[in-house]
Amino acid sequence: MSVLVLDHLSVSRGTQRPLAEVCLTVEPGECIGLIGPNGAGKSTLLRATLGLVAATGRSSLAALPAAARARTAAFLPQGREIAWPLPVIDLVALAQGGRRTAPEVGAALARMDLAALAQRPASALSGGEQARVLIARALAQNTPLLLADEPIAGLDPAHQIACMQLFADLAANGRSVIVALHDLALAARFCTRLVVLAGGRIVADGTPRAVLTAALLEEVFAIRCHLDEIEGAPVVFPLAPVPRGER
Ligand SMILES: Nc1ncnc2c1ncn2[C@@H]1O[C@H](COP(=O)(O)OP(=O)(O)OP(=O)(O)O)[C@@H](O)[C@H]1O
Repeated sequence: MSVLVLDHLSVSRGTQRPLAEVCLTVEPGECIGLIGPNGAGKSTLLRATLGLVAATGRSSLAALPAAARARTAAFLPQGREIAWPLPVIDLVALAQGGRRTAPEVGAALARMDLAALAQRPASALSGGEQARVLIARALAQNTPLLLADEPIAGLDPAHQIACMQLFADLAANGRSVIVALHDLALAARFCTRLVVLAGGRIVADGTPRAVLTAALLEEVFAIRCHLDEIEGAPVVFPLAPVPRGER
C-alpha cells in the first residue's frame, strides 16, 4: 500500500502559484530526492504535503487527524537553529514522549554520531551539530515516512554522506524518505528516485540515471555538468552555469 498520495496538490499566494497540480505516489522502500533550483517549490511541497500550508487538491497525509499524521510522518524543516538549552538526549527523546531510555533514542543518537554530545545543551552546539541533533530527533520518531528539507546543508562531507546513507538504509528497510537537497551528486548516489520541481511543477520524475541528463540540467538548473558513472551509479559534477544569453 502506498505511504503517500498527492493528488493535484496546489498552493496559491496572492497571484503566485508556488505549487501547481502536483501528483505523486510514494511507495514503501523509496528514497526520493526532491531537487530543483531555489524557489522551485520544494519546501512548499513538503509543507503542503504535511498540511502546514493551505492547499487545494489532496494530500493523503494532510487528510489524517493530527495524531495519526505524527505517527505516519516525521518532518525536518529547513530552519534548524535550536533555541532551548535542553540536553541533546532530552531533545531527541521528545520524539518518544520524553523517554530517554527508549531504544529509538539511543539508536538515533548513535546513528547521527551524537553519543559523545548527548549530555551537552543542544543550543550550545555548532550549527552542523545542531542539524544532526534534529535529524536524530526525526529519526527517533520511527515513522514509516520521513520528510526532510535540506537536512545535509551545513554538514561536513563525512556527515553528509552518513546522513544520505541513513536515508538509503531506511528505504532499504521498507520505510520511505523524501529529502529536498541541492547536492546533485549525493542525490544521484543515494536516492532511488528523483523528483524535479521547477516553477512549482514536477518536470521530471524517475531514476537518477533517467532524470539527470545534460539537457535537463541545462534547462532546469542552468548548469553544464560532467556526467559519469562510478560503481553503477550516475555521477554529476557541476562545471559551469549556462551563459545568460544561451538560456
Ligand atoms: N512565506 C512566504 N510568503 C510568500 N512567498 C513565499 C513564502 N515562502 C516561499 N515563498 C515563495 O514561494 C516560492 C517557492 O518557495 P520554496 O521555499 O517552496 O522554494 P524552494 O524550492 O524550497 O527553494 P530553496 O531551494 O531556495 O529553499 C518562491 O517563489 C518563494 O519566493
